[in-house]
Amino acid sequence: MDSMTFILFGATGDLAKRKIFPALYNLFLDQKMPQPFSIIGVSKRELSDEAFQTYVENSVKTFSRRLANDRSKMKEFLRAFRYISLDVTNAQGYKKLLEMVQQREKELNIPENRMFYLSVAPEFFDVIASNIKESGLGSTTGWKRLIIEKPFGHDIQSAQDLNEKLSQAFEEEEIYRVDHYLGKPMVQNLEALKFANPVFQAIWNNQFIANVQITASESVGVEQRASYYDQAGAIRDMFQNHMLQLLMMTAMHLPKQISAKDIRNEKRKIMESLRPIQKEEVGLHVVRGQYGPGEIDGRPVVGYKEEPGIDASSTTETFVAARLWIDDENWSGVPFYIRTGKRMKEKSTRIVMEFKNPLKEWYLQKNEETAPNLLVIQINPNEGVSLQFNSKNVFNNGKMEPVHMDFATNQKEVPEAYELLIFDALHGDSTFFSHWKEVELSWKWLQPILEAFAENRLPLYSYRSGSMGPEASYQLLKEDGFYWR
Ligand SMILES: NC(=O)C1=CN([C@@H]2O[C@H](COP(=O)(O)OP(=O)(O)OC[C@H]3O[C@@H](n4cnc5c(N)ncnc54)[C@H](OP(=O)(O)O)[C@@H]3O)[C@@H](O)[C@H]2O)C=CC1
Ligand SMILES: O=C1O[C@H](COP(=O)(O)O)[C@@H](O)[C@H](O)[C@H]1O
Repeated sequence: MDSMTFILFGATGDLAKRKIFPALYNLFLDQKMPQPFSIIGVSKRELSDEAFQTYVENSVKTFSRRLANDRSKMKEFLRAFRYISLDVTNAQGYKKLLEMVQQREKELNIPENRMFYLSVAPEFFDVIASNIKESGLGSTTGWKRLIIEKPFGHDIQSAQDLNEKLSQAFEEEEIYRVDHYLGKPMVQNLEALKFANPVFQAIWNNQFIANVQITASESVGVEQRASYYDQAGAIRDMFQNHMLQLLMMTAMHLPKQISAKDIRNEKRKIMESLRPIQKEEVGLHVVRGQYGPGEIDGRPVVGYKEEPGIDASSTTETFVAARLWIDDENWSGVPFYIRTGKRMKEKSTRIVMEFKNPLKEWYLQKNEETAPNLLVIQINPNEGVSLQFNSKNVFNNGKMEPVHMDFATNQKEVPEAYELLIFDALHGDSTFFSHWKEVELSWKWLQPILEAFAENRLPLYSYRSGSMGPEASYQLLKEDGFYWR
């Protein structure tokens, strides 16, 4: 792997502390970091290099999935870190940053390969990109890459504006838009499950599948992110990015080759085939809700409007369920149901494929009920794949009963999404990052729904914390003869 400089904007922030430093440390332990490497933390506050290294050490010790008690390894890891205080809106300040980058490149004999990671609030994305260009930081004799966090825009117009600005400083191939759901090992495994297994490949279509359900339920509430979340809601926070990415990954067709370009191409085709929902019809296919008070794990919790920092009159949705149709030859006639929400009964991200049962009536005539075959792909918190099928129970008078075939991974060894994503970006592999086309098509598809929400064209149901969302979301499936699994 090429040696490089990793320049982290927002190095004292929450994401850096909880995810990025621990990911870098685990990659380092696994010898997946280039040698030598240079990491430069950039934030507004004043810190010495030593204080920054202690900060990094503490975050690794607190948040890494691995014990960080090997002193000499830790010292070696921390040696790569330097810090610079810089107000990112101050164009003059970037000269100092450039000097530091160049000095470290010289000291360590590193080619001018530069990775810029923007772990800062989105309002800084464009100004940082432009200052990287203007200051000469982006004029390298090696490669340059930009890793950018969500949210990528607030609607179609702001996303296009942002992309326009970024593209003045970076080529599309140089931009790595993080969607951490794409870094989850089971999401990355979807491609292999489908395409490396002829048995799944053969049945992954409308001939055999009755419906697909994608759930991302969370038991946490808005936590300390009131100001961001109340502007975003579940539709922008989860649906536009993570949920639609899960949909694309589930539904995409076999690419010509397993390459970033071909996979993205197939994902784009899914978004292009997604049937538009007109603003006037949003209420027929989309349900939104907001959590009220209730209980989580036996503990009383307040409703969304009572959360610190949330206005008592807020109409922000904390739950969304929707019915989507993909109008292509593989999926026509198969409803895809998506739901996501906070303060729900359990933390679970899963994809459930329910199979058609042409012989159901035949068994019913014999007074025997069969459960549907289900393929359940559990993404979070535990990872696994389970197949539900019918079998006669010899211990119960030969009665037909659903049984399960389960595969689960050992959780302790599963790498974090950020480890996989940063590793891919270091390598220049953009397969599991969101391409601009996917982002643009997602916002385009979503725009009438955003407008219907803003114009209050559909009810905002209240649901009890600790439930699985409003009753209306069950109704959505009942209309088609299904229910959530
Ligand atoms: N936290 C999370 O779990 C997630 C975050 N994200 C995204 O990641 C990004 C970062 O989020 P998060 O870490 O939570 O944010 P924080 O608010 O915790 O951190 C912001 C960082 O930006 C720095 N900063 C703020 N203003 C300036 C400035 N003018 N000049 C230089 N540095 C500045 C802060 O430095 P200082 O401390 O010195 O002020 C701090 O390091 C955001 O885009 C967010 O949406 C995405 C998914 C999850
Ligand atoms: O991006 C986000 O994701 C988290 C959920 O992520 P997970 O990996 O725990 O499933 C969500 O809580 C947060 O609101 C959202 O911004």
